[in-house]
Amino acid sequence: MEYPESREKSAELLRQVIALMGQHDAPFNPITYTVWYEYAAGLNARLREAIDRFVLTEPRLSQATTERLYREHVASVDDKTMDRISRDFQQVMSHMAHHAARAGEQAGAFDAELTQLHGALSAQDAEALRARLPRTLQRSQAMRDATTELRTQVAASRAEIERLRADLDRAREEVFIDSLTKVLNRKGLDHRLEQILTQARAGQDAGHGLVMLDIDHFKLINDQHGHLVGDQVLAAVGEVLRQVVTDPTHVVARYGGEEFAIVLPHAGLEAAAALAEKVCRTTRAMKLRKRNAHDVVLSVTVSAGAAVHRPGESAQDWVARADAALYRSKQAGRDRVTVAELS
Ligand SMILES: Nc1nc2c(ncn2[C@@H]2O[C@H](COP(=O)(O)OP(=O)(O)OP(=O)(O)O)[C@@H](O)[C@H]2O)c(=O)[nH]1
Repeated sequence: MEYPESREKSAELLRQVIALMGQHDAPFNPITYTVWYEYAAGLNARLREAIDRFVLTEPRLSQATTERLYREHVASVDDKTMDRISRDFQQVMSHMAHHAARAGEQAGAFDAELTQLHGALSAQDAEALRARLPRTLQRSQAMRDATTELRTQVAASRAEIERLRADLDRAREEVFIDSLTKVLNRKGLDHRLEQILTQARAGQDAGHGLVMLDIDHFKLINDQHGHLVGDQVLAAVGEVLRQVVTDPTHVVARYGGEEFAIVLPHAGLEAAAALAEKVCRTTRAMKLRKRNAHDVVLSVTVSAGAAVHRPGESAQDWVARADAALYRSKQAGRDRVTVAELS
C-alpha cells in the first residue's frame, strides 16, 4: 500500500493514530497501527464505515475486533501470520519495558544518592563526603550502564519493529497477488481502486485512466492445446504487462479469467490508449513455445478498452465503460484498442 502523505501531514497523522490507539483496548502492534493509520488517513472508506459502526456497540475496540477489521478491510492475512506478528511485537515491547524499568530503578537509586551527597556537601562535612564518594561513583556507573543498555535495547527494538512491519507488508501483498500471472488479483485491484476513488472524492485529484484487456479467442487456445497451455499463455500475458507497464504508480491486475486491468492514476485517455496499444503490440510480437513441445509455437493477441474516470463515478461504472469499449474492440475484429467517449 502506498501512503502518499507529506512529512508534516504524516507527523500529524502519527499523533492522531497514537491518540486513537490509546482510546481503545487492542494492544499497540503493527496490525492495530495499520488499522488506525488507514482510518485516520481516510484512505479506506469501508474500514472507516465499519469502525464507525463497531464503536456504537463497542466503544473501546478489543484486539479481536481490531484484528477482524484488519482481516476484512485491510488484508486477509492468515491467522498464523497475525498471531506470530502480534506475539513477536509483544515480546519486543516487553523487553523494552523491562529495560526501561531497570533504568528507572537505577535513576531512583542515583537520585537518592545525589540527595545524600547534596546533604553532605551542604553541611560541608568532609568526613561524610569522603565516605559517600565510592557509593556515589558506584551508583553513577550503574546508572550509566542501565541507560547504555536501554539505548541498545531501543535501537534493537526499532530494528525489530521495522522487520515486523516489513513482514506484515509482505504478507499483505501476497494476499493481493495472483499466483499465476504475478500481477495484482481482483481483491488487490478493488483495494487500489477504492483508494484512488476515495482520494478523487476528497477532491485531491482528478482524471485517472483505466484499460481493460482480454485475451482473444482464449477458449480456442484451451480447447486446442489444453488448460495447462492456457495457463502458460495467461502467465506470459502477465509477464508482458509487467514488462510494458513500467511506471510504478500504475496498477496492473488480473480482473478475472483471461481479463486484465491497468489503472493509470493522474493520466488521461491518450496515455491510457497509448499504453494499451503498446501492450497489444508487445503481445502480438510474442512467440510462445508450448512447454515440452518445442515445435509448437503459439501467438496470441489481446483486445482493449480505455476509459477515463468521470467525477463521482463508481468503480463499477468506470470498469463497465472500459469493458464496453473493450467489447467494441472484439466486435471490430479484436487485437485493437477502443476508447470510451468522454461525455
Ligand atoms: N487455462 C485457463 N483458462 C481459463 C482460466 N480462467 C478462465 N479460463 C477460460 O477462458 C475462456 C474464456 O473464453 P470466452 O470468454 O468465451 O472468450 P474467448 O474465447 O477469449 O473469446 P473472445 O473473448 O470473444 O475473444 C473460458 O474457456 C474459460 O474456461 C484460467 O485460469 N486458466
